[in-house]
Amino acid sequence: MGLDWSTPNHGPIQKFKGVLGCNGNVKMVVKAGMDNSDNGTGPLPRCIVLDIEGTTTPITFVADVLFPYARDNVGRHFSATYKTAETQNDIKLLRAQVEDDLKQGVDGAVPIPTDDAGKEEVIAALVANVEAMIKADRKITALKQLQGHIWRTGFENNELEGVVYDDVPEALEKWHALGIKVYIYSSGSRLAQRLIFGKTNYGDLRKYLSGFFDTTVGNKKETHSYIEIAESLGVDKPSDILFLTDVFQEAVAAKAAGLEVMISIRPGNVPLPDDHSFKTITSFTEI
Ligand SMILES: CSCCC(=O)C(=O)COP(=O)(O)O
Ligand SMILES: [Mg+2]
Repeated sequence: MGLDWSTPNHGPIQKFKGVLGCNGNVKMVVKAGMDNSDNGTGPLPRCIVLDIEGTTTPITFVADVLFPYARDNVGRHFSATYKTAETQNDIKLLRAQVEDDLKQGVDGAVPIPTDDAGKEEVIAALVANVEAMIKADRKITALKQLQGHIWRTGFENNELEGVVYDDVPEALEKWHALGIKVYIYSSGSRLAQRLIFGKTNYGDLRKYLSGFFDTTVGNKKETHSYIEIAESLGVDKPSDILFLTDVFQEAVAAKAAGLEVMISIRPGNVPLPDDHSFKTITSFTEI
């Protein structure tokens, strides 16, 4: 199955012997006999924005490897890096988030004492809050930024290696060769995204990626986040972007911003509502 661009604006990507980047600049010259106007089943998009968990990567890798690694190492990470500017900034973000959570009565939130209470007490409260946030799978910047910093140690020590589905590297390589720019938009921090794609079961895949977006552009279930991304990519129209995700609410938000959307069906993903109207794929080979 190829893309079925229903709008008349979605003709072939280029009328001339060059491939357009997302912002319309010519990025490369197409070799004879090769273009990205059609993969045999329909025209291809100008750029593709990929979700990670449930799309490029099994949910089990995130839930059973990454999250436990962060949970098991959070105390050690705080103790070892407490005085650094990076960790002090992480703590500042967590303090603000927890203050908000306490006001909202969020389950598992506990007050974080002031620095006067001493490092050990502050860390104990931070750990309790972070554990609760991980357990609830919260997609908040304060947690995601910290997780990226903890995972960095795991990747540096070769305790962690990113996992992508078997069809992902080949598709990234193909899109790259066709001049289609590929970006990541994940709740995981941009650092975490670079770590995961920098060391995968298929090696370093970052050469195929043109940029990274995280929750600092906004929550993935909110339409304004996709408007922001479309503006950052400099496309003529949001429908020049194809967004791939496993989460129905993210698909709805992206569609409302005018992006083309396909939903990724991978083993273990959350089932979609019966009456959804999105195109679905089970492998990137279908794009
Ligand atoms: C950067 S990968 C870590 C994944 C993560 O923390 C997460 O919450 C997954 O979110 P996604 O938006 O990729 O589904
Ligand atoms: Mg996902």
